Amino acid sequence: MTYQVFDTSLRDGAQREGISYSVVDKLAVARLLDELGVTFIEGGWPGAMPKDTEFFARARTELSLRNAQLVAFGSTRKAGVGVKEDAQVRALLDAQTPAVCLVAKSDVRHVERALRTTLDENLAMVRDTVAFFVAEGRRVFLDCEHFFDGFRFDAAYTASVAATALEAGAEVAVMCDTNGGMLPSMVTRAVGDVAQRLATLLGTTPEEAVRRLGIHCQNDTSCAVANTIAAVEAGVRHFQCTANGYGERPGNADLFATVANLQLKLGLPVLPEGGLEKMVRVSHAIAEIANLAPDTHQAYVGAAAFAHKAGLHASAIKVDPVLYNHIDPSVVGNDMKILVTEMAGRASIELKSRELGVDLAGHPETAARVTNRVKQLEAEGWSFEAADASFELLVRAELGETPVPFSLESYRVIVEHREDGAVVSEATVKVRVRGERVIATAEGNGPVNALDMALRQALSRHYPRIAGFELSDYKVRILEGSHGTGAVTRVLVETVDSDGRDWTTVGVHENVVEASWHALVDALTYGAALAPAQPVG
Ligand SMILES: CC(=O)SCCNC(=O)CCNC(=O)[C@H](O)C(C)(C)COP(=O)(O)OP(=O)(O)OC[C@H]1O[C@@H](n2cnc3c(N)ncnc32)[C@H](O)[C@@H]1OP(=O)(O)O
Ligand SMILES: CC(=O)C(=O)O
Repeated sequence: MTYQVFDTSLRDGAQREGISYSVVDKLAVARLLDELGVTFIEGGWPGAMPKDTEFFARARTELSLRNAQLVAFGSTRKAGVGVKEDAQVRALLDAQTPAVCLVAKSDVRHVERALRTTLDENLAMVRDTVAFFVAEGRRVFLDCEHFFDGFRFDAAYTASVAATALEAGAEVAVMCDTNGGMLPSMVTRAVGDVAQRLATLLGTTPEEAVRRLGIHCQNDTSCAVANTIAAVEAGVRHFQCTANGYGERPGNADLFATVANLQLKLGLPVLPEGGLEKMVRVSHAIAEIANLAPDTHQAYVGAAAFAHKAGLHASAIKVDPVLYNHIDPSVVGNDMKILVTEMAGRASIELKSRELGVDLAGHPETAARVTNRVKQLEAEGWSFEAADASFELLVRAELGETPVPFSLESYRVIVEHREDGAVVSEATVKVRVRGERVIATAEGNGPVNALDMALRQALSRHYPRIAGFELSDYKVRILEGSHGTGAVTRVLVETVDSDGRDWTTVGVHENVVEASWHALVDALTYGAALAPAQPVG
């Protein structure tokens, strides 16, 4: 039994607000989808926009697809226009793809009010256009717009649109939930009814009829994936989705969740061997090309899809990860991670420490002390969830292993607003490094930048690697006071070294400069410990 994974990221997915692919972007997305192993890639609407016309022209020489066939999208001929005279049909033909997907009206109200034509002419538009492309040797799919709404309003007419397309040679008539208002139970019922009607019209059995149907779900009820699965469970074998669920309004059925559910939960052979493991990489790469931040909480592929925060989860995971994961994350190319927060228990601390290379298995008292310390600090506004480096330093401190590259005598920062409008920050730090007293002064474009420069200058003679560190991100959050205290500032600092390694540290204080200082000290302490101090020549 074969399934058709029809990806429409480059057509319907591009209809999402905020996405504007270049032709080069589209070619790159097509390559990624092909690598994943989808059956069809709908590349766009040639003739509707120059970019899509160019995409198909360049695809002929620049894309060599191994798994997928390229599909060009367009509408049936216009009402009252001969198929061969229709400019849009011509552009679709000129795209020279092995398959085309035609959109047709299948709801009486749309035919009469949007197309402003007769019901018979609409059927003729479907018949003529499908037959034309079949005669030209193309595989043809028909997207029946507003199929489910139309079927509820006038089942006989909507079914006749699908039957007309199939009789004219279309491979599949796709039931589109264009307005995205369906629920899974409604889809299940409708597919059964459609199959019955279609069987009568085509003179086949309902089982044969359902295999010539496809499903395309918009996500307006947040049920697009569930609706797609309901249709497949009802016998449909062609399903349309988009990478990361991108699409018009709230989007379409997410390709990754749909495919993983069908393959891992229902055991259906959907992607070729090895496809599932590429999902995380392909999902994130497409997000990057779309210029959208990957959704951390996306099912299966999000960075937090297997992130565990609750202490009780971690305590069971310590026994066996299977106890709190619905699948092995590596099957879809993802990883499990343990988060350390105020919700952590000793098991979370032990697992997280192990992830960072610190073994607390033989140190139950240390794990308990770290747990209490984390809870206490989080109550004061600290957050270790995104600051692994500060957490590791805290654990090592409890184990008596903290590297201490320097001790602070004092620091001072001034911000000077000059007559010409220039604002200059200057910091001086006085520290002891391996027995030597070092005083360093530096200017920066702000007080934190000046402090960072001065501290790095003070340490870099003993720790030359520090000169190659860069403060790559700096986030400040003002936290409302709790338990009768005033507001505090939390600072997260991300540092990157010349080898591309990065780490994040945290600092909290009522004063933003002091909070930043804590985060900077952790950043340099952690970074210095990555490579031991070198002798000063
Ligand atoms: C449900 C979906 O998402 S389907 C995909 C929708 N995607 C897009 O619309 C994106 C690309 N679209 C476009 O670039 C433009 O809308 C075009 C080039 C297709 C058409 O542009 P225009 O010619 O300026 O027409 P406009 O968009 O205003 O109206 C659409 C026309 O197509 C007709 N039409 C709509 N659906 C169909 C259909 N299935 N078959 C034939 N004609 C159709 C409409 O009746 C209307 O005709 P009219 O111009 O005679 O009134
Ligand atoms: C064709 C399509 O994208 C829809 O009906 O939603």
